[in-house]
Amino acid sequence: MARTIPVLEIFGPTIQGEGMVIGQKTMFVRTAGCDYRCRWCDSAFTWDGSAKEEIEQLTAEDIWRRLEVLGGRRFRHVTISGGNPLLIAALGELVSLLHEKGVRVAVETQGSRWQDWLLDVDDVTISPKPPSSGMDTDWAALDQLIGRLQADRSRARRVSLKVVVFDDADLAYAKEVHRRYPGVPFYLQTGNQDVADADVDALRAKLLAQLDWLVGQAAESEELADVYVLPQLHTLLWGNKRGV
Ligand SMILES: C[S@@+](CC[C@H](N)C(=O)[O-])C[C@H]1O[C@@H](n2cnc3c(N)ncnc32)[C@H](O)[C@@H]1O
Ligand SMILES: Nc1nc2[nH]cc(C(=O)O)c2c(=O)[nH]1
Ligand code: SF4
Ligand SMILES: [Mg+2]
Repeated sequence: MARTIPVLEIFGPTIQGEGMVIGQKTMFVRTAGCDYRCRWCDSAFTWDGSAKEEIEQLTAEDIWRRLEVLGGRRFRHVTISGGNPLLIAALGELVSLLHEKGVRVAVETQGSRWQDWLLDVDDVTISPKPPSSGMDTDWAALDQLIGRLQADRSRARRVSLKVVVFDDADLAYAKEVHRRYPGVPFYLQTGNQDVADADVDALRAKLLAQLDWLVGQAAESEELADVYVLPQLHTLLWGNKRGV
């Protein structure tokens, strides 16, 4: 019997709005459930119970059918996000099926949990959480996850670290992460303070001011000599809208 995966959203085609494959045309599969409770989570409906009626238990085949209905033959890339997809062992079946269909796979995770299927993912974005999130980093778990990815040479994959930065304490945390994993491409991402704001123009102005500040901080820092600084492109385009 095929195992099921708790799914909250399947959407696309759209573009990846964040991090190392920003701009990549992709579909999204968003799983339910997270082991974190970030204060500013823009996808809190995946774990706060507010969308629990919308969770569907789907097999990998079910998910593929939904992706085909939405995306036809107009995509070659699927991003799995959440919540934390690394809570779900059965996602290994989806990763295999997508590869059989000739589709590349990306995953977004905070790096707190491991599943063996992560080794099969093409684009791995690890986003440890800074102090403003209210979460504590399990450094041993993060060391292990990054170590296992780096030790495995069985396939080509892209791995990056992405830290959301709201303030000076977050910036100090970001530097600590970059120092600890110097070989991993490092991305700073603007934080969206107003995840419920429906006024897209006002939100854009705030996000651009935050981006301007973050670029300035990176520009002045020796420790951040080799980093990427990015906004959430989808938030600049479409605000806090779900499913884009
Ligand atoms: C919703 S999370 C889901 C995946 C995983 N739980 C994680 O945090 O990496 C996807 C990405 O959105 C980022 N994110 C969440 N809320 C945000 C906010 N208010 N501003 C900027 N980025 C945010 C997270 O840091 C993460 O990189
Ligand atoms: N377009 C778009 N890009 C994204 N990158 C990461 C997202 C996420 O919520 O994980 C996301 C999302 O929700 N939409
Ligand atoms: S780890 Fe990701 S999904 Fe979980 S609460 Fe934090 S930002 Fe939200
Ligand atoms: Mg998002």
